[in-house]
Amino acid sequence: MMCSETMFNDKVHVVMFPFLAFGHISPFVQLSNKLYTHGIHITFLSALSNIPRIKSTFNLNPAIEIVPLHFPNGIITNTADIPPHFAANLIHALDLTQTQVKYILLELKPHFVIFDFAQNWLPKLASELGIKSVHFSVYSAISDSYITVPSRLNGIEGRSIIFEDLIKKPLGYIPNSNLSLKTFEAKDFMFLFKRFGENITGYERVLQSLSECSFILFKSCKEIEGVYLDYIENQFGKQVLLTGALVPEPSIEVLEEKWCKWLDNFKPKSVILCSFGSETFLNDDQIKELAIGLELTGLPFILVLNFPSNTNAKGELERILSKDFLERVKNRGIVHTGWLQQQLILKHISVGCYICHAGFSSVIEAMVNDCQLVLLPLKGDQFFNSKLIANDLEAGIEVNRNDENGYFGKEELLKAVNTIMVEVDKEPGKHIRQNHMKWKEFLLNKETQDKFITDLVLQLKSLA
Ligand SMILES: C[C@@H]1O[C@H](OP(=O)(O)OP(=O)(O)OC[C@H]2O[C@@H](n3ccc(=O)[nH]c3=O)[C@H](O)[C@@H]2O)[C@H](O)[C@H](O)[C@H]1O
Repeated sequence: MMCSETMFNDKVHVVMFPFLAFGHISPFVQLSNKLYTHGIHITFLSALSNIPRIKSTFNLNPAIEIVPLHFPNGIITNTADIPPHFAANLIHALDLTQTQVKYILLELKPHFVIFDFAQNWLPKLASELGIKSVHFSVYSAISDSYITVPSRLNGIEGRSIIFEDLIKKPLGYIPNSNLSLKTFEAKDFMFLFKRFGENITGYERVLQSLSECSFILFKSCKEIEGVYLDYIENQFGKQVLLTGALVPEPSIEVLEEKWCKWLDNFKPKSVILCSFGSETFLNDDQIKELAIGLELTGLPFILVLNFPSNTNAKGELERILSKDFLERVKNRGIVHTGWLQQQLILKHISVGCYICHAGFSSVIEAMVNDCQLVLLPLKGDQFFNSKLIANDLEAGIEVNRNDENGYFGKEELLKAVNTIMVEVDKEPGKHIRQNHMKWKEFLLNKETQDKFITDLVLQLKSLA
């Protein structure tokens, strides 16, 4: 009989190293759990201060060891704790861990290190130690294919990139694609091309990481993003591995009683959940239009609004939303701030619509339930996720916005909700709902989804 140590040594060993933001940690945890149950030995790296939340909120399998990374005192170690414009500081904080990471890898000697967009230094470090590096993109392939590919700079030689360049697809992009960005979306992406006094832009960081890693891994599949995945494979000339959409396992938690009781008051599929993930914040005008738009739908709703952690969220809500509004909607609307059991709420029989920022995990969580998607992307990859769902898959609807500044009014929100929640026998609502159902079946097909992971495990074994 094989002793347990030998069995353990036979396993493929993967070190997981996500960026220090919970929107990134979450898919790394989901992937870790899936690989672990298929016999892969996993070690997870994160800042010491993030470990309690990883254990309590993200259900990382307790048998998976988390190795803490230590940061100098005073450095904040996740994006939920800092204002958005300081997120670059986290990237620099991660840069400071290079020596620590080197010694951890030297000691663990894994076959692979699966890492995130920010650690452009990781492929070289891993390769010097004889370890294969896998860039795991938690962004959709459509987003990376449009922005962080070598062809993005074609035709821009000898000058700086400007937002007008980003409105247009890269030269030589996927034939017949009519993908483009609105003006306000293109302007939002310009942060990736700024230097902020450092000698490397975000674009260059991601490009170096994708170019130098051993393999690229996407939280996606050919059925959903085939053309974009093929384009990326072609651009970088290396194998693109896939995890599938990483449909979450049913949560072991139960929905808190106060939510159950409140939701049970309403008809099946009538309640709107409106929330924006873990690190996306709206401005005053957007909050006001959204709140009144929700009121105008006449449907019950839960509106979740968060603010950067250095602000007093309750005080902000009182300042922005009028007492009149709260009084008018008190029997059918809840305004909540803070963490929410999102997956469990989306699963509740009364919930039928999800207005969200198009964070990729959130979108998948709505698709596997009967929650019609109204998309209100606010930054970065969210713009592309929204285009993928609304235009390519035609399984949700995007709120119409002003091209120049992204403004949306209550009427635009109402129109989008009515299209898929009220005018359900008319086009385009009818076929959007049908497509939603089709993708739900695909995502809930256990055999299909398991195969993504078993195929990935086989690939990792053969590449180790
Ligand atoms: C990759 C990056 O993820 C980011 O974070 P975000 O939290 O929005 O990610 P989601 O995919 O929505 O994922 C959020 C995850 O957190 C869960 N959740 C969130 C809030 C809450 O109150 N309760 C919950 O359970 C939710 O159920 C989902 O699993 C940004 O979008 C960014 O644009 C994207 O690039």
